[in-house]
Parts: sequence; C-alpha cells; structure tokens
Amino acid sequence: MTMPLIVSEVAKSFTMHLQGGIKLPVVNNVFFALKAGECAVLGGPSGAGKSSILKMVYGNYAVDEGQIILRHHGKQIDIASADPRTVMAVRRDTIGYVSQFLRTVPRVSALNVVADPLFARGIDREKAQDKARELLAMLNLPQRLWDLPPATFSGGEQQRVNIARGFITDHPVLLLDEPTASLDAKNRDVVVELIRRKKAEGVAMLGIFHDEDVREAVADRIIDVTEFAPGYVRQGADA
Ligand SMILES: Nc1ncnc2c1ncn2[C@@H]1O[C@H](COP(=O)(O)OP(=O)(O)OP(=O)(O)O)[C@@H](O)[C@H]1O
Repeated sequence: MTMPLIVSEVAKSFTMHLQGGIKLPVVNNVFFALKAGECAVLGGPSGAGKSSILKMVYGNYAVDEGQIILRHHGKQIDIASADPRTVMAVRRDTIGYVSQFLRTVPRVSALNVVADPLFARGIDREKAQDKARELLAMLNLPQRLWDLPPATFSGGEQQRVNIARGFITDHPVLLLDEPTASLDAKNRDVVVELIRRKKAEGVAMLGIFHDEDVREAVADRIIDVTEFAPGYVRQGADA
C-alpha cells in the first residue's frame, strides 16, 4: 500500500524583491513520508522552516524543487506541480488543515461554518449539522453561540470553531498548524483526544506544536527540520 503522503527532495527559497531580489534559501532536500494512523511532528527552532513545509504540503506555497505526493482517490497526485483546480479537489476530499485562525464568513452561523466542509462533500445537511453539534459540544462552545456568526466571538471561541471545522471531515491526511496554541488546558485535552481518534481512524497527520506536553501526547515521531537546512551535512555522510 502506498503512503498517504510522500515528500521528496523538496527545496524552497524566498525571493526578497524589496532587497534587490536576493534569494533566501529556507529548506533543502526535505524528505519524509507519513503512514496511515501516525502523527509526525515537525521539530526545530523558530525560523527553521516548519510552517513553510506545512504550507507547501497544503499547496499554499510554491515549491522550487522536488515532489509532494498525496494519494487522492486512489491515484498519486504531486501537489508541487498540480494545477489550482486539482489542489482544490485534493483539499476538499484528501487533505485538511487545522490552523489557529478562523476566516469568518459574514452571516454564516458557527454551526454551518463547522458543517460546511461536509456540505461541500455532498453529505446530508442534517447529518453534517449533527456532527458539527457533537464537535462544538466537545470543544465546550456554549450552545447559545451555535446559531450566531463567529465574527464577534472571542479569540478562543473562534479558534474552537475553527478546530471543529478542521476535524469534522474524514480526510485521510490532516495538517495541524498549532491547533492548541492559546487554548485553555481543558480544550487542549479535547484536541489531544480528537487527534487520538483520528489516529485510530487511520488518518495520517503532520503537525507543528510548540506546547511540549501536547507534542509528547500526540507525536509518534519528530521530524527534525534542521536536517533540511541548506548546507546541512548529515553526521557520518561522505563529503
Ligand atoms: N512569505 C515569506 N516571505 C519571505 N520569507 C519568509 C516567508 N515565510 C517564511 N519566510 C522565512 O522563512 C524562514 C522559515 O520560516 P517559517 O515560518 O517556515 O519557520 P518556522 O520554523 O515555522 O518558525 P516558527 O517556529 O517561528 O513559526 C524564516 O526565516 C522566515 O523569515
């Protein structure tokens, strides 16, 4: 069986147009694969390139070199070279992204913001909303808020709506961009539990977690991003 995600020989640099077009290499020869049901966590100091890798895998950042292969409807798709329409289809059905920040849509209730990815996949409305209610209750969002648009919610309330939205689908690959940052301990534990459930369902996850306790609780392994620094020489490697 092929892996749900294979990243090979990926390189990325940013061109600083305001500084005479100088190139800032960020990562080089990024190489890893995810198994179904595992949660790998990107590790390394600030600025090492963790977010950049996550954004490339989601198709948000262009890739200079290499391949990012996802298994999508039984076929292998290279996100690094896929056209925008394919990227959208892959995001709808295959790869999800849970981040800290909610992009609120005016006049749409929290319940429907959460259920929306299931509506997009053609899931029955009632069924989708039931699942959204279950997640919002788990994440302790007060029921009086469910029918209101999240635009006026507190930062933590918006974050929980976003987390529910990110976890509602059954995407086989899920990217976790610090989903627990600034959550209280009770809701952090809920997110840890949601990640465990996804593992049990066979979802492959790639995440960034600055919170050490959460990382310990969810990580099956750490991918050390400093090994992908341009110019890094592997210990024991031939010159
Ligand atoms: N859009 C961008 N334009 C220019 N440089 C960028 C851009 N995004 C990231 N960088 C640079 O790339 C490097 C890696 O950034 P990245 O955000 O991927 O690191 P990180 O490991 O996620 O850091 P942190 O843990 O602080 O979030 C940094 O030097 C950063 O300044």
